[in-house]
Formats: sequence, structure tokens, C-alpha cells
Amino acid sequence: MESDHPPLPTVLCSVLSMKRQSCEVTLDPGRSLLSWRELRPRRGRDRSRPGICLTRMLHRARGLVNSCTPQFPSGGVTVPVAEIVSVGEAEIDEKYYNSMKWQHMCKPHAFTVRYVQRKRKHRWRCKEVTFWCSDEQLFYQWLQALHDILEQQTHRPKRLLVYINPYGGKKRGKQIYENKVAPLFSAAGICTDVIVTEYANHARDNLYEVNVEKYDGVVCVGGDGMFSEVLHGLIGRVQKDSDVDHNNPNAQLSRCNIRIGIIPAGSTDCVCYATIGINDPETSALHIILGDCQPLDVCSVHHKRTFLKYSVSLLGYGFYGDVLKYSEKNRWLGPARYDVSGFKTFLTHHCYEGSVSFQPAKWVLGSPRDQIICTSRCYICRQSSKQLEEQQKTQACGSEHRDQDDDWTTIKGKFMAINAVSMSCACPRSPKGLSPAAHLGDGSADLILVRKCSRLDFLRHLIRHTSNKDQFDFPFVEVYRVKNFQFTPKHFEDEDTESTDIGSIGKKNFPQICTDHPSCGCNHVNSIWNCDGETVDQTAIEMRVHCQLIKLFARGIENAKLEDDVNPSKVL
Ligand SMILES: Nc1ncnc2c1ncn2[C@@H]1O[C@H](COP(=O)(O)OP(=O)(O)OP(=O)(O)O)[C@@H](O)[C@H]1O
Ligand SMILES: CCCCCCCCCCCCC/C=C/[C@@H](O)[C@H](CO)NC(C)=O
Ligand SMILES: [Ca+2]
Repeated sequence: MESDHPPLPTVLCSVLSMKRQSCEVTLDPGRSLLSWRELRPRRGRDRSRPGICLTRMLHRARGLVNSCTPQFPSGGVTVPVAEIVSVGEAEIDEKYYNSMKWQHMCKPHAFTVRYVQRKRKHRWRCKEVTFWCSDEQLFYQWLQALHDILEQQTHRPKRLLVYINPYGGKKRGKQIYENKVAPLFSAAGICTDVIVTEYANHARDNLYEVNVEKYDGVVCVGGDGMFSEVLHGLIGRVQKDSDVDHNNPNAQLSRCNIRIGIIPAGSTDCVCYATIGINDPETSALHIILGDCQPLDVCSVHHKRTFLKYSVSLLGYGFYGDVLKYSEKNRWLGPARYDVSGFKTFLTHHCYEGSVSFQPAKWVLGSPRDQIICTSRCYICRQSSKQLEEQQKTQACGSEHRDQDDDWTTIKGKFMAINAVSMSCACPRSPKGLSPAAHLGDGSADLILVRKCSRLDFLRHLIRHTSNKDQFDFPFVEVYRVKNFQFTPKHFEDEDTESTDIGSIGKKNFPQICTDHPSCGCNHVNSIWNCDGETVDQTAIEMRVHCQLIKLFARGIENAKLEDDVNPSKVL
């Protein structure tokens, strides 16, 4: 009787040689694992009967122990196929070849497997191992089997468009790409078109013209500003192609399916750090090669009915706006400009008067202070986006997004900082980020309001950004998980009398705002908005989160505990 089940894929198991040692190498397509372990000859027996072990091994190698139950080694290395970077004919070092026993081969039958090895703190390295086969037939059998199984990794990119900012960070973008990334892409058989940008917004503008369909992904080499350019280019292009008016703050934006990879070469590189866990070009390149996919929330920022910018990390007014304002004047300082400017801004100690209105993200499972960190395959992000989609389906009415009007909260006052973050914003300066429990793809942002406080209190709050302690645990700090917010600076109604949605909210809310405390320096003084490290020209803005609008070549933060326990490529 014929079985309905497809035949089980054949396990390939051979004795191959590795670094002059015999190894049992197993490729188990069913479990998508490649493993190997050294075969140690039993000392006493082997000394008295030289050669017996090799004979047995060669016999097994020729006969191939096919269809056997895989014997996963108790000591050895196991690599998931999903973490194999490349497989190819080995480039043989002549000295090594001459010292080998099997010199009767006219050509060395060896292949090299490159794979991901996890190091500490989310760093990945590309490790390689070369296996020697006893004959040509066996060699081709292995090469074919490995190529076939890698072909099944269809989510991996084959063709990439790469933009390099030669002036980001320490101006090492080109060097970083050429030395650390290009060799890996080439080993993995990825074709690239590389554009070294010649002016600001070159990448963004180019993305409006280029045939994006040709590529499986876009890679940016640079910092958050460079990422922002690519983000604007891609989202803008997709909206244009699908006839979505991005000036409409309520427009349902079309999702962007082409993934973006980030090779960190900037000053903060917060998007890279918060989605991969480290700013390391080689690690990022490996995530791209393996074809990782991390959906990411994007916030749109509008003034009245005019689109201003998209943000994925920090949209900050007050402290972070001022830090950016001063740091832009000192770009020549490179990454240190943020420290100099941060110190100066801290000493200035400005607060700003205004009104913040927001709607809570009611569907989300988490809350900003629950200490549940967004990790790879985050449950909260999956559930929240599912719930949001269902909610949107039931309210679906054309291409406009309709928010209920009844649940707005308005907070008026004097603020040291207003920060909206749709991800943790973790970066080397603040390893847990501005909101450690914010989620990459839950469709919400954490709105952090730091009210007017003493310089010492503000310093205490800032220092918490660098520690594990709760940075929201101060009487002058509030945090809300929101789906949108609007901000109107106090002086807005004086300078702009036109009636709009946001304008009328401002007018409605301002009569009670005081103009006392002349000493605090907040009257009639505006900050600017820092939008992912770029300045925004308007101060009265509205922001809305678009759940999982884009995808990155990343996988979120792998659970450190889990990583230690089940590191797949570690020597057991
Ligand atoms: N060829 C170029 N010449 C001048 N400016 C450029 C060029 N290419 C890109 N830019 C701009 O440079 C700005 C900063 O770049 P980038 O983000 O790479 O570095 P950074 O500002 O040092 O790092 P971070 O954004 O992480 O703080 C971006 O706003 C980008 O638009
Ligand atoms: C006196 C101690 C002060 C310590 C304060 C450390 C806080 C550092 C927090 C950095 C937050 C970074 C958020 C990310 C913002 C990026 O979008 C942007 C562009 O790269 N970077 C900055 C610095 O605005
Ligand atoms: Ca989010």
C-alpha cells in the first residue's frame, strides 16, 4: 500500500577529514541541521593495529550511512542550516595539502562551510570549517546536498541595493563596507549594486527613481540619519506607487515589503542597536545574509495637513531637540558632538510650555513599566498587531484611518522633555534605551513627559538612562503607551491663527496655561523636534503610529539567557 506521506529526506552521514582529524559529519535535512564530531580512535587498540580505524572510516565514507537514524553527537558542533552562510569548494592552502595523508588524490576534494558563530553580547562572527572527502564522488555528493538545502532558504536575499554615506559617524562607511561586509556578501553569492552618496538625500531621491522590484533588499551603510533617508525613500515610493496621499495624517499607509538592512557606520546607530543588539558591521551583514525579517512600527509626523517626516526611534522635543540643535552646529566633532551638546543642553536647563493630547493604545498587551522586553519573535508584538488588524477590519471604511474621538487625554504644562519612542531606543550611550519595555512592532509608541524639575532631578533622570533602574520612577516623569499624540507649544496660537484640527485643540487648551515663572526661561521660547536625529521645522505637530509598516533584516533582541542555553553552534 502506498503511503500518503512524502518520503523522509535522506540523512547524509559520512566520515570526512577535518584538520587532520577524522570526523563523522551528518546533514539531516528533516531537522535542517549539519553536525560533526571528531572520531577519536580508542588508544590501546589503535596503537596495536595501526590503520584499522582509517579502513573502517573509509569503508563507511564510501558506503555512506544513508537513511540511518541520525546520531547527533554528544560532543561536537551542530549548526542549523538556517545559520549556514555559504558552502563552496575549499581554497586549499598548499602547505596543508602536502602534509595530508591522502596525497594520492590528483585534486583535493574539500569543501568549506561558513556559518554563524554567536559571541558575547549579540555579536556574530562568520566561522569556517573545511572538510576533506576521500573521493570525488563523495565530495560532489556533499556539495550538492548542501547547495540543495541552502536553495530552500528562499527568504535569503540574492540581489541588494547598497547606499553608503561616506561622511556618517567617523567617516569610515566606505572602508567598513569594503573590508567587513562586501567579502561576506560575495561569499554568500549576493549580487550588489553599490551607490556611494554624493550629497544629503541622494539615497532618498534615488529610491524614487530606481527599479526597486529588481532587489530583495536595500542596505544603508551609515547612521540613523542615513537609515532615515532610505526609510523616507522607500515609504514615499510605495505610497506614490499605490496612490496614497501622505499629506493626509489619517491615510492608511501601504506597507513596504522590501527589507532594509543597516550596516552601522554612524554616531548613535540606535535603530541598528535596538533591532540587533549591537552595533557591529559583521553581525549586521550576517543578519542580512541569513535573510532575517523584523517588522517595525513607523510614526508619521504632520503639521496640519502637511507631511513632515517619518520616525522609527525618537521624536523628541525639549532636551533632545536642543541636543540636536547644538550638535548640528558642531558636526565636525563627529560622534562626540552629541556629548558636548548634551552637556551644554543640560547646563542650559530649559523647559518649554505647551499642551500634549494623546489617545492610549488600548489594544496592546504590554505597558511601558511592565519590564517585558521586546525580544525575537516577540509575543506582545504578534498579539498586538493581530488585535489591531482585527480592530481595523471591523472599523474599515475606505482608505482613511478613523480614530474614536472620545478617549483623548490632554496634559498641559512646562516640560523639560517630551519624548515619543516607538522602540526602546537602546544604543551604546543608553544600553536599555529611553523606554526599555517599548516594542518594535506592537503599533504603539511610549510617550514620555518630563515635567519642569530641578537640574539635579533632571540629572538623576538622565543617569537612569544608563542604568537598570526605572527611569520613570520620579514624580515629574509620566509615561503613556499611545497610538498617536498632538503637541501645541504655548505660543502657537499667537503666531498662527489659522483654524485647523490641531490648531483648534491648541486654542481650546491654552487659556489656562500660565505665563508665570519668568525665571524658568520657558516663556515664548520654543525648542525643536528631533526626529530620529533630523530637525523638524514645525513645533506644532501630530504623530501617529503605523503598525509594522516596514521590515528590517534583523530579528530583534535574542534572549540572552536562551542564547547561552541553546547556542546552536556552540561546541557541546
Ligand atoms: N554624501 C553625503 N554628503 C553629505 N551628507 C550626506 C551624504 N550622504 C548622506 N548624508 C547625510 O548625512 C547625515 C548624517 O548621516 P548618518 O546618519 O550616516 O551619520 P551620523 O549623523 O553621524 O549618525 P547618527 O545619525 O547615527 O547620529 C544624514 O542626514 C544624511 O542625509
Ligand atoms: C549626564 C549623564 C547623561 C546621560 C544621558 C545618556 C542618554 C543618552 C540617550 C541617547 C538616546 C538616543 C535616542 C536616539 C536618538 C537617535 O534617533 C538620534 C539620531 O541618531 N540620536 C540622538 C542623540 O539624538
Ligand atoms: Ca512600537
